[in-house]
Amino acid sequence: MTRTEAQATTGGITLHDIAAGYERVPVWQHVTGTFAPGSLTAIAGANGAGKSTLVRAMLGEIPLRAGRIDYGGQQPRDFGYLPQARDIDRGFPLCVADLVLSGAWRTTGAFGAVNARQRERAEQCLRHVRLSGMEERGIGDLSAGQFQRLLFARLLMQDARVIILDEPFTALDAPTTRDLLHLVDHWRDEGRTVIAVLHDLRQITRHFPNVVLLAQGAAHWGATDAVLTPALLERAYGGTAMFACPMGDTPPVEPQQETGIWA
Ligand SMILES: Nc1ncnc2c1ncn2[C@@H]1O[C@H](COP(=O)(O)OP(=O)(O)OP(=O)(O)O)[C@@H](O)[C@H]1O
Repeated sequence: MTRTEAQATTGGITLHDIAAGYERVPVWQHVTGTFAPGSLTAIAGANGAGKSTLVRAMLGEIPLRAGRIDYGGQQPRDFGYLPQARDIDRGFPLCVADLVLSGAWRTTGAFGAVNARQRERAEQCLRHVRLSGMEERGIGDLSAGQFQRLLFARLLMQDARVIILDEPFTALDAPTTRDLLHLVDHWRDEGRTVIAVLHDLRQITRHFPNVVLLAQGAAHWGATDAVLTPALLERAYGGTAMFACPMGDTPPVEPQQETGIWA
C-alpha cells in the first residue's frame, strides 16, 4: 500500500474483496468498499442475506474466506458494538448502573475501580437516554425499549470511534426510535463512523447517506439514492420489494432540543 492509500484509509474501514460463510456454504463474496471516517452507513437486505454475517466478519468473530479488512489503524477498543436484542442474555444479574459502567471497561479493566468522574458520566449517559432514576433496577426487569435505551447509554459511555449497530430499532415504539435515531445523528455530527443493520428502508433513506445492500450473495455499496433503486430492491427482496420500498408517508424525525452530553 502506498503512503497516500494508507492516509486515505486512516480512521476508516476498507473491505478488500472479502467473502464469508458457514461450513461449506458462502453467504456473500467479492465485497469491496470503504466505510469512510465519520460516515453513516446502513447495511440492508432480506432476511438471511448476510447482514449480521458482515458485521461479525468485520468484528473478527468469524474468519474471512477470502480478502482482507483494513481497519485504518484502529484497534478493537475503538469499536462499539450493539448486537441484536435476541443475542443478549438478560438473565445475567446486573443492574442498570453496572451495565452502563461496563462501557468504561477499556479504561478501567473488567475488575478495575470506577472513579467518581466515570460514575458522573454514567449518570449523564443514562439521563440522555431518559433512564435516570433506574440505576438500581435489574436489567432483566426492563422493557425491551428501556433495555435498548440502556444499551445506547453503554455505547455513549464507551465513547467509541466506530459504532456498529445490529437492528437497533427492532420492536421499539416511535418515540424511542426517534430518540435513538437522534443519538445516531449526533454521533455522525461528532465525526464517529456509524454502521447500522436496518430493515426499515424509510429510516435508511431519511437518515443514512450510504448503504450496503446485500442481494443474492453480492454487495451493492454506495450513496443511498443510487443503490436503493427499484431494480436492486427487486434483486434484494424479490416479490416482497414493494413492501420494502421507501415510499410511505412516515413523518420525519424532528431534532429535539435537549441538554445532554453534547451540550
Ligand atoms: N452460525 C451459523 N451457522 C450456520 N449458518 C449460519 C450461522 N449464522 C447464520 N447462518 C446462515 O447464514 C445466512 C446469513 O445469516 P445472517 O444472520 O447473516 O443474515 P441476516 O441478513 O442478518 O438475516 P436477518 O435479517 O434474518 O437477521 C443465513 O442463511 C443463515 O441461516
